[in-house]
Formats: sequence, C-alpha cells, structure tokens
Amino acid sequence: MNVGDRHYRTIWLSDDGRSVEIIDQRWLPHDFRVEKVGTVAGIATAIRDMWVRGAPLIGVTSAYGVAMQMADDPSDAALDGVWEVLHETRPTAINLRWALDEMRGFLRPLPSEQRAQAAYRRAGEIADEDVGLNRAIGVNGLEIIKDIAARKQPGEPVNILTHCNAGWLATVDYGTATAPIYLATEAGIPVHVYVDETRPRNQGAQLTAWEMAGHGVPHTLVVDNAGGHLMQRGQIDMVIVGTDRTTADGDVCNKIGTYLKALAAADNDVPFYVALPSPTIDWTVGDGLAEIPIEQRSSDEVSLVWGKTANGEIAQVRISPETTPAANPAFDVTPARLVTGLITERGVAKASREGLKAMFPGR
Ligand SMILES: CSC[C@H]1O[C@H](OP(=O)(O)O)[C@H](O)[C@@H]1O
Repeated sequence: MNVGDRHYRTIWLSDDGRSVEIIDQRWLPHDFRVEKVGTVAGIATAIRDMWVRGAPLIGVTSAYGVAMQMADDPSDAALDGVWEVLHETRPTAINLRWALDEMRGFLRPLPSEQRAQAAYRRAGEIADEDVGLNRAIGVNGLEIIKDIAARKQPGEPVNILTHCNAGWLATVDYGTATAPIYLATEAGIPVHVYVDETRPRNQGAQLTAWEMAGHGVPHTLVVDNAGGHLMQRGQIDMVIVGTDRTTADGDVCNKIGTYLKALAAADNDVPFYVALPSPTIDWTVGDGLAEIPIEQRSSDEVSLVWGKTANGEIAQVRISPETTPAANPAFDVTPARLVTGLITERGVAKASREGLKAMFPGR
C-alpha cells in the first residue's frame, strides 16, 4: 500500500539478494522504521517479538528464513533444523506451518547446490501469491459491501467494525479483512470503519487506524468493549475480521476478543464475516476450541503499554500495580455457528465442512 507517495509491501528482498527488509511494526504509528534482517535468528526474533505479525506475513517471513538457512547450509539436517526453529516462534497462526511445510516439501527433492536459489525464488513466489489471494478476497468481499450499500440511503456509509489488524500490515499487501474496505473506497462506495483498539498490543489503535488514515478511509477508534453497544444501537452494518487459523469445520481462531464480537453480532443480527486466504485453513483440524494451540504471550503486554510522550519520545508505561499478575491469551476461537461467511479468494464459503469442501473440492 502507499505510505505517503511511495508504494510499500511489508517485506521485500534487499539489494544484497539475501536479506529482507521489513516494516518494523512495533513503532507504528509513531515512527516508520524499516529493518534489514539477514539471518535465521533475526527472522525468528522478528516473528517472535512481532516486528512483523499477522498470519500471512508471518508465513512469508518464515519462508525467507528458510532461504537464508539454505544460503548458509543447504543440508537436509539444516532444512529440518530451520523448520523447527521458526515453527516454535509463534504457535497459533497456521500460515507459519503452511509456509515452512511448503518450503521444505519444495526443497527436499532438490540437490543441495540448487536449494538456496530455489528457496529465494519460492519465497518470493509465496509473497506474490499472498498479494493475489488478498486482492481476490477484496473483490469477493466488495460484493457484500455493495449489497449492504444498496440498502442504505444514498451517500450513507456502510458502517463496518473490524478487530485487531488484518490489514496490509498483516500480509504482504492489501490485507484480508481490509481488502474489501480498500476496494470499496477505491470504487467510491462510502464506508466508515469502527476500529477496535484491540488490547493488549493495540494492533487496531496503532496499525489499523494508521492504515485507514493512510488510505483515506473514514474511521473511528473505539475501545474493545464498545462493539456490542454499537451493534445494539444499529450503528454497525457488518463485522469483518481476519483469522490466524480456520478449521475444516469453519471454526475461526483470531485475536483475543473476536469471539465476544461474534456473540454480540449474533445477538443483534449483524453479519459477521471472516476474510481469509486458503493457506489459513487448517484442514487437519475440525474442533478449533479443542485443537488449536492458543499462544500465551508475556504478561508485560497487559501490564505495560507503549505510546508517545508529550515530548515525542516513544515509551512504555505501567498501567497496573507491580505486584499484579496478568494473563495474556493472544487468541480465541469463534465457533462456526457464529460466522456468517468465510470470504476466501475463491468466493464466500459457508462456515462449515460442507461449505469449505464446496469451495475447495479435493481438500
Ligand atoms: C490476516 S491475519 C491477521 C491476524 O493476525 C493478528 O494476530 P497478531 O497481530 O498477534 O499476529 C490478528 O489475529 C489478526 O486478525
């Protein structure tokens, strides 16, 4: 997407042909910093510490990590080793395992001397594929927005609530949940986005709001607990969120708090859509609640918060007593029964095994 008058992806191969450059999302919206990462250890840190985040982007970043390992040591043992090192960085987003499996399966049959070049080529393809998948999600989701817009007064915006950041910053470009929003804006369909702040890392307040402002999308930041209230008062026409792992039965694992929005949407007859590229579907899992590992992140993310001080310094401050323990489950699972539809690159699927199999026959 454009940052000012320059187009950016979230990750790109450096001129050295070996490192990648990434937008270090920890400092947004206050500071736009690009970091160069050229080692497997650096890639692991960037994923684990959320320099880069978002299921599809985590997957692409890990693919480049595999390529860096092949440039160092293209042996089978090294290929297995980098799979293990990167797989353990974050347990919930399935795109990480999908990308690592894709790279290992692609590289394993190749002679070791061909692996490095092939790995960088395949990682670049995965990045390009992500952009195409997300744009297709945008096209399919745009139809939903158009249908809602047709039922409103001329000029009256479609009010959309989104949770966390499933924007271009969570992918290589376009985003998943935001792709239909961007295409609607480009098509001149009036939309307004309620942006959940998304405690504790505030991906909404810090990232989605920054994206919306940068793309000229009218938006309003709200606290996480306001969504149900807005839905009760008819102020939300649809909810659209991303996902880190959706099961073959249509259960949706996404940022903590998503489930509560789905409950409020169901109680107020507000359509609740999930946007996802097919690599985010875990075909090996049916019952999301029972089978998806939920990442438990540091309690400091709950007890401390980052922001910009009056003198422009980016700093962290404590918001709870030093002695107060905090729990920090990073994701929750929304049962398929609460999901109106899954917006994929192939179309909108019902959130069920039958719906997904109809959309992806042969899976
Ligand atoms: C398009 S996937 C975005 C997904 O990833 C986010 O999690 P995190 O910021 O912890 O990587 C969140 O669950 C988003 O919905």
